[in-house]
Amino acid sequence: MDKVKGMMNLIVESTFTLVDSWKTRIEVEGGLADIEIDEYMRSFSGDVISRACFGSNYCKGEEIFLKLRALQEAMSKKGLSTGVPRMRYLPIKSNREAWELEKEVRDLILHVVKERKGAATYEKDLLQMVVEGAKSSDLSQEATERFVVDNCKNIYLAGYETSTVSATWCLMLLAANHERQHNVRTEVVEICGGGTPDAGMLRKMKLLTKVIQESLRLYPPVAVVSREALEDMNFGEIFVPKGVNIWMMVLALHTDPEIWGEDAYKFNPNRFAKGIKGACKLPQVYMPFGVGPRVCLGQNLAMVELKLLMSFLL
Ligand code: HEM
Repeated sequence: MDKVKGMMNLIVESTFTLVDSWKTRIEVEGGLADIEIDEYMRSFSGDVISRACFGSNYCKGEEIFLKLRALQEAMSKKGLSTGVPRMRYLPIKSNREAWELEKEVRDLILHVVKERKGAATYEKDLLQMVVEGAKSSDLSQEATERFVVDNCKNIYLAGYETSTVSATWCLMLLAANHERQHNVRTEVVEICGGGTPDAGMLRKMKLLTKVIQESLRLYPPVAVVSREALEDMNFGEIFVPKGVNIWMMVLALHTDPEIWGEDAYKFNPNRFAKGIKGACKLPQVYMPFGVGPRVCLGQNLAMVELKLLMSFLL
C-alpha cells in the first residue's frame, strides 16, 4: 500500500486530464454533453498504467502501450485463431505483423531500462521494481531481459482492460441509481471539502468503497479464472486428473442467491456494511481480484485508481 501511496500523484494527474477533457466538451456543447465514456475510460486507465509503470518516462510508456494494444489486435486476427496447429509459427502477414510489434515493444522497454542505468536519480515505479527483482535473481543477460519485458507486458495487459471495465460499470451503476449517487457524492464532498483527496481521505470513504465492491461483485472484469491440475488431485469426493483445466465461474459465484440472498442480482452496496464476511455465506467466493498465490498484484493500485476517479467525477 505504501508503494501505491507514492503513485497517487500520478493517478491524480491522469484524472485531471480526463476531467479537463470532459469539462471542455461540456463547455463546447453549451453546458450539457452526451459523452460515450468507453474510449475515455480506456485512455484514462492506459495513462495510469503508463505512469505507474514508467514514471517520468510515461510518454515512452504510452508509445509502448499503443503498440501492445496493436499487438493484442494483431494476435486476435483470424489467421492466428484458425485452430490449425503451429499456425502461429508460419510467416503469414498477421504473424509477421505481430512479430514486428513484439520486437518493437521489446526494444522500447529495453531502451528505457538502458537509459535508466546511466541516470543519477532512480524512479520508484513498477518498471524499477521489476528491474530490481531481476537483478536480485541469478539470471543470464538474455533471461533478465526476457524477465523485464515479459513482466512489463503482463502488468499492462493485466491492469489496463480490468480497470477500464471496472470504472465503466461503476459509473453505469451510479448513473442508474440517483439516490446512491447522491449519497456517495455527499460523502466525498464532506471528506474532501472540494480539495484533492489524499490516502487518508480515500480510506474514510466507506460508502464509495462499498459501491466499488458491489460493482466488482455484479460485474467482475475477470469473470472466469482457470487453473490446470499439475498432478492428480482430490477435492473432497471429486477427482481431478493431471492436465485437466478447472474453470471457476466468478460471475456465477458472485450472483448466486444461495450465497448472497434473494437480492443477489440487485445493486445493494450496503450488503458490504459489515465487510465481505457479513455480505454472504461464503466469503471466499468473492474474488474480483482472484485468490491464493496468484491473487492480483495490482489490487491496491486498482482500488486507489477507482476511488480517485470516482471521487473526482462525483
Ligand atoms: C479493477 C481492476 C483489476 C481487477 C478486477 C483485476 C483482477 C485480477 C484477477 C482476478 C487476477 C487473478 C487471475 C487468476 O487468478 O488467474 C489478477 C492478476 C493480476 N493482476 Fe489484476 N486486476 C485489476 C487491476 C490490476 C492492475 C491495475 C494491475 C497492475 C498494476 C494488475 C496486475 C495483475 C498481475 C500482474 C496479475 C498476475 C498475478 C500473478 O499471476 O501472480 N491488476 N488480476
